[in-house]
Amino acid sequence: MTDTRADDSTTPGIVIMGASGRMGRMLTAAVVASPAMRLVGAVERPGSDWIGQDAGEAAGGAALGVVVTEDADAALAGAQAVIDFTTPAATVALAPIAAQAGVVHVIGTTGLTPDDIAAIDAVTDRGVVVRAGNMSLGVNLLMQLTRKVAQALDESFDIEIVETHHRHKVDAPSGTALMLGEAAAEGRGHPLDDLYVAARDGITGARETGSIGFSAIRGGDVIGDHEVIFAGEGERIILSHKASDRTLFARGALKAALWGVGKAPGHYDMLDVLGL
Ligand SMILES: NC(=O)C1=CN([C@@H]2O[C@H](COP(=O)(O)OP(=O)(O)OC[C@H]3O[C@@H](n4cnc5c(N)ncnc54)[C@H](OP(=O)(O)O)[C@@H]3O)[C@@H](O)[C@H]2O)C=CC1
Ligand SMILES: O=C(O)C1=N[C@H](C(=O)O)C[C@H](O)C1
Repeated sequence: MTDTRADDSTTPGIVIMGASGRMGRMLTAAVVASPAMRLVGAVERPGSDWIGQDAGEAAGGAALGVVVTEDADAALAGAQAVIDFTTPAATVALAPIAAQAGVVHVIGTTGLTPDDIAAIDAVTDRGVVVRAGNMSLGVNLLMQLTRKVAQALDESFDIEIVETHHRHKVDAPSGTALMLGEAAAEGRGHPLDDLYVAARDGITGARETGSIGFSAIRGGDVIGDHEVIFAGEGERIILSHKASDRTLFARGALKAALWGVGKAPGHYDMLDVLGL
């Protein structure tokens, strides 16, 4: 059967930012496999070997008819959404370009500072941004459970968040751990900044009541494991999520891109997309 999707301009056109990355390759394959969207652009870092190559061929597969460019402005012309799992600097630079082009900006990038988030927020009066440190249904559901459990238990239960990722991950704690921490802090009725404790080492003193601790483990090819531990006297409640395949995140990102098309300008998250 002939695949006519590339000519079907009624399906949303999607651009992948960071096309050569672990998630970029996964996202490119997922967009190409989806009957609901078309791949219309692929962007990489200036100086990347992939610039000027076909996005499919550069990944070692069949040609996709999309040449990788460093010019995000040009890539976004005529697109409906850009899916961006890159670096904080690349994401912050892309935000005004996507807003100006009227293109939904789906952001999976983690390690964003408060200033980065403020810079992204600044375009949401005119652009649609869907941002989440984890695009999976399971983690977003886990956030809701974490908020509820934190609300139900008093401060005699200590909250600790433990995350494990592959050796290549550059930011810690993970975006997911921070989302879970924010949900727990919300359940406790405080901003996370007031409760946050990370990286204990040496004579730290006893644990401060009500704090939320974060621990990050890096090694091997672990895609992403997260645990929220509520440790009380004589019992522990442990909420846990384990990702075993990155397509999980890609599925969520594609859903977010389709959901965002036609939405009013604003800063949305996966709870909005999933209706949780
Ligand atoms: N929200 C979620 O569900 C998930 C989020 N993530 C997050 O996504 C991000 C990427 O993860 P991962 O794919 O593993 O990382 P990679 O390092 O494999 O991919 C990042 C890609 O972005 C590219 N890049 C860097 N700068 C630019 C630029 N200026 N323009 C275009 N592309 C650029 C990199 O190119 P080069 O290598 O040439 O520098 C690389 O190809 C991380 O922040 C990670 O935490 C990951 C999985 C799920
Ligand atoms: O870098 C990764 O790989 C992942 N990053 C996200 C995070 O920081 O939480 C999501 C997922 O855990 C994989």
